Amino acid sequence: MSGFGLDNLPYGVFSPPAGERRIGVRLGTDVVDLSSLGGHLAATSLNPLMAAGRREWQAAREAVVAYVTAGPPLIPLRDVTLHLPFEVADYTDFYSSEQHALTVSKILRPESPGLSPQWKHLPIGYHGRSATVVVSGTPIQRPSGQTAAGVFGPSQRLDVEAEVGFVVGVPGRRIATADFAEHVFGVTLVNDWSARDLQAWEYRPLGPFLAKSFATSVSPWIVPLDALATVPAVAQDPEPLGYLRPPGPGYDLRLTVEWNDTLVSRPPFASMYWTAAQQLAHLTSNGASVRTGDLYASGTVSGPDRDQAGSFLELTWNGAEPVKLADGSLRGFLADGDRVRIGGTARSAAGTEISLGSVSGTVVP
Ligand SMILES: O=C(O)/C=C/C(=O)CC(=O)CC(=O)O
Ligand SMILES: [Ca+2]
Ligand SMILES: [Mg+2]
Repeated sequence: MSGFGLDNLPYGVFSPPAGERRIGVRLGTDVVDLSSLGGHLAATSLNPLMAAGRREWQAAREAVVAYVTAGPPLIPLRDVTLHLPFEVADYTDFYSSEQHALTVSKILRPESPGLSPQWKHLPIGYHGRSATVVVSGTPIQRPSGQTAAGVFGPSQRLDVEAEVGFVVGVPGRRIATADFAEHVFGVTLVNDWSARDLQAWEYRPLGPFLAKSFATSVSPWIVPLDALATVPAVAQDPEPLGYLRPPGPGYDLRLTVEWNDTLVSRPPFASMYWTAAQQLAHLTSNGASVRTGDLYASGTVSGPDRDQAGSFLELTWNGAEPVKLADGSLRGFLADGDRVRIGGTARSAAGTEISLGSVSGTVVP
């Protein structure tokens, strides 16, 4: 069925036509209301369950499987409103696709292309803006900003970044890579909208600031980490420092990017250089803490081929090589009214194909 069977059961927060917010799981094209199970599942956000720890997550999942198997009422998805499923504490974005880093450097820094010297020694990241993390379906207002000396106006190079987000449940600091699954509750699809013209003008030397802080969209569904099959992580050379070893699991997540319903790219998450366990270990390695609700994103997922690009910057070579959409129109960057949908599939721990849902957004002036 549809990738949303018993081997998936992603959590979300919804409200029925005339009702309060409640926690549910997705089953096929329906939602199952979990509020009658009580405890953390009777809350109006996932945070209490996320904070409770892995044993509670496993117990909750067993209870949910039993409840869903017993034939509960099914509420059609089209009848509910889906909300941001957790309260976002801090938001961090990494830069862990080698192919993305290489291609972007060729496009934006042709005078010095290649990876920066520290790239293979630590997972580069920056701290983003949690207040503007929004749920899929939220309209994305075109940001304005400075793009050159004396120039302020609407971005002319609005872009997407297809990423995978990891949602922290259990707080911690100096988290070992081996403890990753004790802290991370689940996975969600992320679109890290990016204004390339603002970015090019503002970003040196501190990195992205207003070019990415205006909006970050997430899927309404959080797939429990334990629902996913793991694969070996990408081989790393040079060997990273001890606090980044062992690397922890890789995940064979296959993303799709649709631009106004035209499939333009298939970014392969399995090609990411740094793992989510290494990212969390690095993020907390200086003694900084993470909290329940922290969201950290993988960084743009790009494979070696043009049709595996996780951004339109790469897909269209900074607008110089536009793509043709199904309606015959050409695009370099996003036009007002454009809709982008990032989807994904994965292998479940049970060995089946499951869906990661999708994250969509439409650009408004
Ligand atoms: O290489 C650059 O100058 C810029 C890279 C990005 O904008 C990517 C970023 O936000 C991190 C990522 O998603 O990989
Ligand atoms: Ca990003
Ligand atoms: Mg963003």
